[in-house]
Amino acid sequence: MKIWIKNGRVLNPATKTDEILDILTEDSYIKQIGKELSSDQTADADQIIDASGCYVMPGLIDMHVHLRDPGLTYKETMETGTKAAAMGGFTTILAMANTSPVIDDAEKLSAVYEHAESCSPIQVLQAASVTKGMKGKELTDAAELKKAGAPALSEDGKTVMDASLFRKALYQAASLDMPVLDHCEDASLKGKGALNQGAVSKRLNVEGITNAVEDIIIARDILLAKETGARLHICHCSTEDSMKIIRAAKQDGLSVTAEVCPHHFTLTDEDIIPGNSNYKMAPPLRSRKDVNALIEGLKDGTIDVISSDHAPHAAHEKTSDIASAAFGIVGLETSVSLTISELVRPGYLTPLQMAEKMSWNPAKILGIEKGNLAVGKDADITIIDPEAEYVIDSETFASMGRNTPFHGRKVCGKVMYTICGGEICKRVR
Ligand SMILES: NC(=O)N[C@@H](CC(=O)O)C(=O)O
Ligand SMILES: [Zn+2]
Ligand SMILES: [Zn+2]
Repeated sequence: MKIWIKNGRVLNPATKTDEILDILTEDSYIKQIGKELSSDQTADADQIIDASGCYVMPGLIDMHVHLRDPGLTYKETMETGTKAAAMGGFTTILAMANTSPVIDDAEKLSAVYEHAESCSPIQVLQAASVTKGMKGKELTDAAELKKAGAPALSEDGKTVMDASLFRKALYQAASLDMPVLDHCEDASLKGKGALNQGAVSKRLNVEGITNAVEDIIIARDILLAKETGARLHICHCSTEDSMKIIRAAKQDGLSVTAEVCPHHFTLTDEDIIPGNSNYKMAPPLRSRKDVNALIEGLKDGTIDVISSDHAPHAAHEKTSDIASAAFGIVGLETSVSLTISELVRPGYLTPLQMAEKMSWNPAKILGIEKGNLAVGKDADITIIDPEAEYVIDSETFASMGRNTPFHGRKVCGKVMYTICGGEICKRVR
């Protein structure tokens, strides 16, 4: 199979390329990149894609996804989750370990890889938990898990509250050069909190979650990363002070990276519609001041990654009682359009910076040979029409999850093609 992608705006952060170029793929690799490839180079192309007016990015990588498979397949399955990823423009995703059972040994990890092999149109990577069963008591065998193919360790969904145990985990991770993806919420301070603490949580009469719930663990774990030399990646940042703490850590030369999710740079707690638990996620939607700080962090490089934290739940877990509803929203199929609408269009990020945060930086953090549009590399390519406007309709999602606060929102920027390993796994035109 040969695909000739013509006249697209090729955005390759690895080489800082932002230019109108042609790309030719052959089988699963990139064969040629250049200005107006000659007719003898392209004569036998099986597919010609006119990418005029479109961004052509290295295949997007979402390093924070909940696939819910094994065990929670009433929320999402390997099939539906990876299809949703392809629809959203992602050619690689990292699945979190908080499934049932938790992915905490090599056997369970290998089973996920086998399952993905049998049905996924895109590449699935699986994170392994930090502690057995995510119980926070006993560490997993990180060396064995790395050997079985886990690119990262993560207790996402929870914080390892025992600082001494977490420090041990960081020492192990450092010796194996595995990044640790850190969910930062102090369980004792969070209590039964459901929404950001403030006027809105008071008005809705639900318990609040303060910024310190998040910031204290971010600070703790950055200090532990300093002590242990581990590579620490802070998941789903939502607060103003998290930006200050991470910025300072980077200035100190620590191996700290961080991500923000589209809902946290798009919405504030003032947007919450009473009785609609699709506005409930961990960490919660914060204040305008926090959102502005996140955008500043995205602009100045404090934030390396945009990830979705795709967290599908069934309708019965997202009922109108916000206090008791599950935390989390789906995101794979809305990340690109929200990033373009909220960050690229207003000029906060250039399209090249978007590609960096949605492909090249996640690849570097996970230590995979992806995110770079170069001859000889995997033909993982995402083609986006940045001008296409549409209304988000959760009924059309490939994901089983309908839990999004963005249903009915008008957005700009549409994934036209997702090409993974030289195969087209999404096409709009
Ligand atoms: N973000 C969420 O609100 N929920 C996630 C867990 C997590 O990412 O912490 C989930 O697994 O449902
Ligand atoms: Zn989390
Ligand atoms: Zn998560």
